[in-house]
Amino acid sequence: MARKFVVGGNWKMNGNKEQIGQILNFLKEGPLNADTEVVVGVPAIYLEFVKNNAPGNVEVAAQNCYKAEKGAFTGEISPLMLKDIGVNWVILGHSERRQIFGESDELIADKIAFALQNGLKVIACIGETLEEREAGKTEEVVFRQTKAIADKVKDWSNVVIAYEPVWAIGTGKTASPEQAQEVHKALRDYIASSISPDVAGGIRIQYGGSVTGANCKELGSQPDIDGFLVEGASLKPEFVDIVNAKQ
Ligand SMILES: O=C[C@H](O)COP(=O)(O)O
Repeated sequence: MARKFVVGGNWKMNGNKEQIGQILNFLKEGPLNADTEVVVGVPAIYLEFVKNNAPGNVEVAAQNCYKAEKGAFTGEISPLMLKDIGVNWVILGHSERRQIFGESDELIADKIAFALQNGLKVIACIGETLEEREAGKTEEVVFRQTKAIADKVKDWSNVVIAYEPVWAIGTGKTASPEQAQEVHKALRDYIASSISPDVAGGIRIQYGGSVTGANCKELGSQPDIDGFLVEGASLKPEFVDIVNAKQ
């Protein structure tokens, strides 16, 4: 099954209106490969601004949302609120949410399931720390994180998995194409055996961690890498080259 390449720019907590205007300008100028899906993860306060000003071929994602429709959850945003302003995507389970904000596998799975039930598409992030990799636990960790999601999600058609080794995020230390491919392949095999071969064949698995204009082509040519999730380079014009990595 052909899987459409999908490139996400996760802006994290960066940018102001002026800088976001500059990013939107280079996205408008592109040109962006029409065969690649492009999604930008925007700080909550700028979601509507970006939604209203991004070119039509760029979709907008929130970087978080909660597992309830509404209520006494100070500081949180519900999937219904995102849908209300026309946002159709959310990034959940990023390692910064896991590590800095203490989100567990279980909470992340609940949030993913609830977002999907409410019509959002989800970029679900997983990945091992350096300590876990050095202890030979990469597969154990990413399988555990995937299983937690699988326990609560039955329909995977609106899920993109982002494999982001934590040691490669923002460090300039990219996983080599072989290292990334090895984990992507192992994940796809795990999904085939634990969920279904159909889900495994169709699901898109992005790689994230120091992706740049210089390394994106080789990473993108790996058979099980179906796109990228990028922070640093997504704030710069080289993001256009990353979107166009797969021709
Ligand atoms: O969500 C994006 C990742 O954390 C990657 O960030 P980076 O491209 O700056 O390494």
